[in-house]
Amino acid sequence: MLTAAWRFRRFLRPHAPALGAGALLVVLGTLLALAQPWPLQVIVDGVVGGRPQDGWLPTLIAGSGGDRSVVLIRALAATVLLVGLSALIGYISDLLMNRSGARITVTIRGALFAHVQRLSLSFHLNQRVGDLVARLTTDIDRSQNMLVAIFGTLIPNAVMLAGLAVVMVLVEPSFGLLALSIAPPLFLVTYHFTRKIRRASRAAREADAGLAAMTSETLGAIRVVQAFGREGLEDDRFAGQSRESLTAGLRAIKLRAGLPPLVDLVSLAGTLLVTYVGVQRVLDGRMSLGVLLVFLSYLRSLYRPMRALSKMSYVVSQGVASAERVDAMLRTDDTIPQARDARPVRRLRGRVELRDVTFAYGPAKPRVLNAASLAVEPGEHVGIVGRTGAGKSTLISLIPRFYDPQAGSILLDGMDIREFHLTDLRRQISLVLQEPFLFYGTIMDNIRYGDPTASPDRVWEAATRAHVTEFLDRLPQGLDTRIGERGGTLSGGQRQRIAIARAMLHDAPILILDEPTTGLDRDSEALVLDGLHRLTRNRTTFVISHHPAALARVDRIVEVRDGQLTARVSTRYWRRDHGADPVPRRVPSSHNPADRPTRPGHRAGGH
Ligand SMILES: Nc1ncnc2c1ncn2[C@@H]1O[C@H](COP(=O)(O)OP(=O)(O)OP(=O)(O)O)[C@@H](O)[C@H]1O
Repeated sequence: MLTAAWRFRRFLRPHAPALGAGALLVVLGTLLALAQPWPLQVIVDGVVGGRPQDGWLPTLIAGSGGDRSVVLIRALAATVLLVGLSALIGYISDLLMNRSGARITVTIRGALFAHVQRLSLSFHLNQRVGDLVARLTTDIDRSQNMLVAIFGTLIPNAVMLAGLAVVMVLVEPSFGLLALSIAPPLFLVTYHFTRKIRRASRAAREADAGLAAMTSETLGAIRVVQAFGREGLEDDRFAGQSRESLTAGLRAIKLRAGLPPLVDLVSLAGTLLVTYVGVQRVLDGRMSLGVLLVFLSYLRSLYRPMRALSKMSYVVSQGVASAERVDAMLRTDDTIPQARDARPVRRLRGRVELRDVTFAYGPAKPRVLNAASLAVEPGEHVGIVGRTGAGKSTLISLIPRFYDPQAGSILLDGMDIREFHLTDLRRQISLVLQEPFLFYGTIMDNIRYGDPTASPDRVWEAATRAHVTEFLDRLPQGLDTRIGERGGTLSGGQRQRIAIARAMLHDAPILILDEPTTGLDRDSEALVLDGLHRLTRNRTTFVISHHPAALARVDRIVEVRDGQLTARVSTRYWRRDHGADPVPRRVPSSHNPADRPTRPGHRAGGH
């Protein structure tokens, strides 16, 4: 349990002063609580029994003795003072501990989110989004509950237990040890149960996360689910996963319910033992009735923290399971390595060169690219073609370093991309994908994602050039119209035009267009193509497409085949597969002769 808190030590450090002050107050509160039964002893032995007080605390409470009613008033006043002070201190320490717990949680959540966002694309492609969301939400909350339980309950109660043990042994050594003899069996019972509860909680947590992941996947693919009429199947899958989560949860609940009664029973054995031996001693005159009452009250106080600890074992076990999941994610080091001494760069010209690039998605996976080379001049437009699965998307993912090649290098303006700071590198590149991702928000927000500092005028200009303004008339609030999550309320062409406007604002020297017109009808395609034409002007552009129209303005076509890049596509290949020839836009001026394309002979359209 403390290991779990230890995992988060770097987050605890900034809160050390508050936690330290809280801990000090806990100790002070414990001392006051330990003093609380002693006025009772003064009343029973001094006021009722008329015995003289010994020991510094009873003497302090009773004062110089004398009138019994004065002693009684003093003892009662001492009780009020002790209880009042300890309540006030309890309140302040609780506040300090719990506030720190809540603040620590916010920091951990922020750190986890920042970390997860920066993990490599290959990590994300292998993760279930719902599971990540569960770690960022429920797991963090449960870790918070655990931290609060540790600082607010465990530490105060543990200090209290230790204090009680010490005082009991100091006051009546043999009797104190007798009362404490109950501690080892109690500890064993609690330890055994807590381990079991933790194991059950871990299983329940995994099942819950699976349920969250399944839910987000199903709802994310709701169009497919409804189109195939698979709601029933999804209901069954959901019910199955829920059952798994329930079974694991019930086991943990059963174990949790069993522990406190067991603690009560073991405690009862202790109370009986102490009462029996204590009463014998009082009858023998070896102990005063007041001291026995103090001991019995201590015993109650001793069992209360034990019970509290056993009760919180569930929260802590859940928290430990969750903290492990949060910590595992924080420790995941699947990031793209960055050069420490990266030179800051501003805008590049946009020359892209691949030198003998070899890439596979894993050690045991086939090579997608095998010593592939290509040089693209600033402002040149290159069409990338190839059969499905040939490696076109892979090729362009290497430029923004979504993946690093195993061998060879990629250069931008003559500099290895691994020498750039990742943010600087990615600032040089704009992506327009087949399925443009739009965020929940207004159209304005979505366009501005390309440059959050852009003025409304610039956003409007980009929207006009990308033909977004043409469909704004039909929307109630123009650019301020809210669009559903993932842009669900817009057509494919409209979404694509927003993505083009966004890329215009991003204003990067290199553009990557991956099947930008797939799935669009002719009218929509014409507008998107026109927007793209404006976007690509003076930018190095890579276009992956199977559509002759999307390739009509490229300077040359590169085919990906058998891991190689052939900077030439035979007219025959193109005709056979597409029934039309791509058209070069202009002849590139400064190519390495080896890369120079053989331009297809036929023109299918103008510029
Ligand atoms: N994340 C990944 N992990 C493992 N293998 C992958 C991954 N992405 C792609 N592949 C494999 O790498 C090969 C190249 O895929 P890629 O997506 O680059 O092809 P493509 O030419 O873009 O295909 P398409 O035209 O169908 O989009 C394929 O065999 C594919 O199965």
